[in-house]
Amino acid sequence: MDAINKTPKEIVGLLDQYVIGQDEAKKAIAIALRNRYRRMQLDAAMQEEISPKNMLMIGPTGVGKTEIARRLAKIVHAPFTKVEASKFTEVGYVGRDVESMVRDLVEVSVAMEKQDQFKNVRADATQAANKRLVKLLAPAKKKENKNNNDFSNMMNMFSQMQNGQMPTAPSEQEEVTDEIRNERLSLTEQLNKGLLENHMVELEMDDPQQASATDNNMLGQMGIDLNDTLGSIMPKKRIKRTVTVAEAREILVSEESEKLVNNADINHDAIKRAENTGIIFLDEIDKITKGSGQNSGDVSREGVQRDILPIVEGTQVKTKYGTIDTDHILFIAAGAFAESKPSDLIAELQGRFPIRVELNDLSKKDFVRILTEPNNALIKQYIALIGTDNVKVTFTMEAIERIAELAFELNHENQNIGARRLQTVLEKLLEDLLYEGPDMGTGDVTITESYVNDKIGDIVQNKDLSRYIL
Ligand SMILES: Nc1ncnc2c1ncn2[C@@H]1O[C@H](COP(=O)(O)OP(=O)(O)OP(=O)(O)O)[C@@H](O)[C@H]1O
Repeated sequence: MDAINKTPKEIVGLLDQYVIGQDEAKKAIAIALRNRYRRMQLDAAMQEEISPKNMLMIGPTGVGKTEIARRLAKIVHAPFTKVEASKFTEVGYVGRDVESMVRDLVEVSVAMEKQDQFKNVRADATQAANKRLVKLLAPAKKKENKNNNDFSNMMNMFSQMQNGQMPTAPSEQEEVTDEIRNERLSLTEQLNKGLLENHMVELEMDDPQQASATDNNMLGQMGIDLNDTLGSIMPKKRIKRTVTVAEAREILVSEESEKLVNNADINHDAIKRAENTGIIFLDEIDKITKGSGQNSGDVSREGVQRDILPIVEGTQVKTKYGTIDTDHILFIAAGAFAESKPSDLIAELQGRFPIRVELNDLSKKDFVRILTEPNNALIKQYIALIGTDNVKVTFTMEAIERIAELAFELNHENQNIGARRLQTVLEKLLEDLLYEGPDMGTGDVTITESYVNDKIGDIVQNKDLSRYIL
């Protein structure tokens, strides 16, 4: 929650590390976020009066609309989900399906919350996992029960209960001899020193296939959790696998963490987190306006807008984790609006998206910056990737400018796909290096302007070819 109170300037500063240009959009989104925080500081009566203001981003494809919203979410640790509004006009979608975007957001929120709460109990869970690991590496001997009769078994269980222990069934009774105890001590020491990480160990675990079969089901979409419903009558299937100690620890830590956290708390906190900080990115909003496309389908498009409206206005949606209020969720709608205008949206929806920003087409200069400046810039990514083959790649400034120029030309001659073009161009440019890298041995490679021209210059000139390749 605390990350949401960053000032607009701080947010913009952080966005600048990832998104080039689009200053207006960055500023607007930072204000939208701050306003949500400001509204939440007010008393309930005042909050009622101030309706949350959502944002509409207008701009061509690939210029950073999604990137800005997704980054913002990351910066403030907010649950984020992206949905294409046009998908709700597809055959098979019915009114209530628009609520699925809210459920998706809650899923993301639960995963985030779980991760956070798991982190809090990590130390304790690791300790418990290590204890179990030692027992797996040096298992106790099955106790030979000489007086194997019902009466002695019962007495045994009774005395365990008297000692405050959980009674074990006779078949599970185990014996830890001094020899095993010593072995375990030595294993604990080795484990703590990290000497056993690659040792193999047999482990019993939940069947991951069973888990995925019961998640993501149709009932789940209706707010019913099949795991909860059937969990009590359908035992979890356990399977045995041989894995390294390092892998086994991760599995055991996760099992132990499950025991240490409270699922009801996680669900409750996740719902609150999604309610107070969630961001839903509604892409292709222009595709559900009346003016978009041919005349047919206007009714269904307007119908989708009417279905979306209550969610944006604030309603309650049932999910399998609890009921969520959509009042404070920040909605960011986006679209190119090439064939339609925001005023083609139904009036009520227009009113809910009063913050409007236009994002600019990217210039050749922007491309140069996108290639090199962001923390995760494409050039940095490729240098790191190829570096794993012990090949050190450097790009001259002229080469980078040429790449940007070719990408820009391609966008204008073929289809304009914005910064996404840089990815296809770079992939083709570096194809040989990516293929041959591992066989080159250690070496340095400099990508010069003529290297760029040699590798992709001809393809760019050949319009038919470039349409397919770049
Ligand atoms: N201004 C920018 N600065 C840095 N990277 C950018 C910028 N614009 C686009 N990119 C990169 O290009 C890719 C596509 O951008 P993004 O997903 O934001 O497109 P978009 O504007 O949302 O378009 P669409 O509506 O088609 O999804 C991303 O990988 C993103 O990192």
